[in-house]
Amino acid sequence: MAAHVPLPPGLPQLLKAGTKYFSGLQESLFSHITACRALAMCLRTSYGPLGHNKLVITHLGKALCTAHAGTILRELELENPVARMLGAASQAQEEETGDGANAVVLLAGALLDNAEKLLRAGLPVAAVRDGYDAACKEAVRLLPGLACHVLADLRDPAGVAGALRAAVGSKLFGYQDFLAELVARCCVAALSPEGTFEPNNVRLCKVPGGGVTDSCLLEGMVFCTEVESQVHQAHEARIAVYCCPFGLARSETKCMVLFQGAAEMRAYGDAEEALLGRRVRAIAEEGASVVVVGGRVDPLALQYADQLGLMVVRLSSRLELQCLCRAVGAVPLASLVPPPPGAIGHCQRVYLSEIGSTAVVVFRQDGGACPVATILLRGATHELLCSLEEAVTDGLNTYKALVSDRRLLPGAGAAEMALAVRLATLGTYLPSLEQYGILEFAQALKTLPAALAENAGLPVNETMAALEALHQLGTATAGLAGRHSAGTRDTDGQTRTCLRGKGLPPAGTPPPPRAGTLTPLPPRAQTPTSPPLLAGTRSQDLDPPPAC
Ligand SMILES: Nc1ncnc2c1ncn2[C@@H]1O[C@H](COP(=O)(O)OP(=O)(O)OP(=O)(O)O)[C@@H](O)[C@H]1O
Repeated sequence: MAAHVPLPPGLPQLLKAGTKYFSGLQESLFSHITACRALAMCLRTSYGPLGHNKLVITHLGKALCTAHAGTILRELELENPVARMLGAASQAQEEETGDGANAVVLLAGALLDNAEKLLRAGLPVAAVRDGYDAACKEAVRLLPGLACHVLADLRDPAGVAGALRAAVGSKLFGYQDFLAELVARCCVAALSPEGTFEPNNVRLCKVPGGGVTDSCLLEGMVFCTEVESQVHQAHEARIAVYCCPFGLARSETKCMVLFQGAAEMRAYGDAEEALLGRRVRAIAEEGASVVVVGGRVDPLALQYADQLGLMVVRLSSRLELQCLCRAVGAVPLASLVPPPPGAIGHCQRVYLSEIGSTAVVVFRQDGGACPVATILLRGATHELLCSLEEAVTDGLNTYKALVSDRRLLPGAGAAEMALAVRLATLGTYLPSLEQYGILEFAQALKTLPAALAENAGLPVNETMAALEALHQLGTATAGLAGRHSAGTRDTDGQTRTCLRGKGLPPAGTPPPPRAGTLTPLPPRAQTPTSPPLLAGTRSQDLDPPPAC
């Protein structure tokens, strides 16, 4: 007989056998911080435009090669509860803004790492928490004052392309100019007359083959599918959309039909055929010339459709059906009934085409009447197409964010460094215990430009010191400058993105600086005509507060 093992007194006695119970800083805090640090270290090398791709093998054995933090986090099966919370926070950020998932994990990882240092040094948890709270509030207060540009017109493709360049470039570096211009045209086309933008109104259609620069914008929709019927095109098409199979509905429950003889069986089959024929004919009589279905296509129904000159297209995804309904103004029907007049959509041209060697069906509305636009993505490999999709999705989400707030912050680590410098000044002058938390918060912010520099192959210590010096001197827009060129200037003279790759110098770029050096950029010019950014703080307001 097994010996009875007594449980330790206290809480474990109240819990079910096998329940794990942790207590104390070491067990309940530091072990979780170690897990979060490991997660941040894992994603750190994928941060920024020169971040590395990760090869992730999913539980189904599928290999994904991506630098997109959201995708990596979705596939990592995290067990540690705090690391899972961090993953959830990062995914919440992605759902809310469509980007910045990696930045959330890196910043949170650095904050936890620095908190551990303070706790090990003997600071109470409450003091660290208060310090972080104060620093966070101050950072939120300072951010509006760091905005370096306001997008004047959401319908100006050139201005929008400038604002989207960094977002699309961080996933597919080297193609940012081409892609930003493509996404900008698409966003402007999909912007509603009321000024709202819904990223779902832009469809991405990945067609393997060709090069990235063969990607293009199509007004209307493109689906990678074949036409089922023998009719392959329709002009001024009236479209009926069914989210059910194109045929008679089959019952889910098993049933038995007993026939008395062959004649009865034939009569049953004939009645079924006649019913199907009547239904397809009724659809044609209501004026539909194209039928789009979301389920299987019955060969007999297809034969009737061919006789009546109907074009039949099958779409396998419900999302695609919904999107098509929005684009052509159709109402999806749940059973094969004649479409009521208000449920029929309209499209100028529907036709079967071929891109590369992939068959596609195009629903085209010429003249800007279509609220949905499609970006046709081309690329030689599946991985390249996925990176392209991530880059374009980031661009679309950035445009959505711009529709609600047109202000832009300087990139390439400039905003993070500007905040870090200001918070460090605040922390230095604060007499209470909070100052340690504030100083560590400032240090944590520097992790983001440091990760950018490391992934770009720059000497991290020198680069960070030079960048910090520039910010100390008041250049709030200074970001990381790569080996190959200085910062780029937009038409308004502001610096937005400062890390550029080989062979991409913009016209009129000054000669490249020495490897690993930073080029000082002029301070922000506040023109009297420029609208006030916000009733927020400007850099000159951020002098050290008077010592109390
Ligand atoms: N051309 C560039 N030069 C310098 N920095 C850049 C450039 N393009 C983007 N960045 C910087 O890269 C960072 C964004 O990188 P990335 O898109 O990998 O991060 P994320 O958005 O947090 O991650 P994810 O897109 O995986 O969710 C930003 O700090 C941005 O300023």
